[in-house]
Amino acid sequence: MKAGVIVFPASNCDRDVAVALEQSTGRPTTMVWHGETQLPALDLIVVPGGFSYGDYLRCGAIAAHSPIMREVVARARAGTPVLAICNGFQIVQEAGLLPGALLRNASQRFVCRDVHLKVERSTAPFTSRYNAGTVIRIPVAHHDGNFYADDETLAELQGEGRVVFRYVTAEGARGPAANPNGSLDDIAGICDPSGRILGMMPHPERLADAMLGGADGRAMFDAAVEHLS
Ligand SMILES: NC(=O)CC[C@H](N)C(=O)O
Repeated sequence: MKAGVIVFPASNCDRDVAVALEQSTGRPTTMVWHGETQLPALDLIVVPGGFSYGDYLRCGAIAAHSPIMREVVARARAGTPVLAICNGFQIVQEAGLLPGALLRNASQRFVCRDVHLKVERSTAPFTSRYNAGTVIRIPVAHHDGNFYADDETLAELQGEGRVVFRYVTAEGARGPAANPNGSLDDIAGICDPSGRILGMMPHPERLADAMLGGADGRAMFDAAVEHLS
């Protein structure tokens, strides 16, 4: 199973996610510069976190128009799984692969801390190693993570079971104390109708090894390997 990570100017989670992928795949991760126009053969594409193009204009807005994103969109539409984390989520939204928008955090502040997520959807390729309803601990680090969608889009996401993660307390309760950014319906991650394109604000690669202080994120990479091998 061959995984690739797209690297933009000012990506800063590309190497972390490459390490997490290598831990699960047992193979080197292919790094692809945003200026490339061709993607090599890949079973999985990760659009990583960071501050692409200095977050100018709007987080992810410029990166979404990078040459490589035409290829990423085409592969995603052809069925290659895409995991989009934090700035990656913002980028794939701007590229039209996932609906909604990520607005400035309600607090107007950068939020960097561990949060708890309830796994709402536990299907392949990314969440099949969790039981639905499980609460996991994963860090967030962003200033624009406040998920918003219009009423129709929100109803569609809810009705089609496309809310993958919601912010909760460690005990699994919802409410303002558990939601770090004001996201609508406590949404932390969503997917496309097939489940193969997953966007999330929290960073599973940052807690993917006990040496990092927790390994709740690892199951996402292991699940992808299991599904795609
Ligand atoms: N860690 C990240 O990917 C941050 C994303 C974006 N720069 C923000 O702050 O919202």
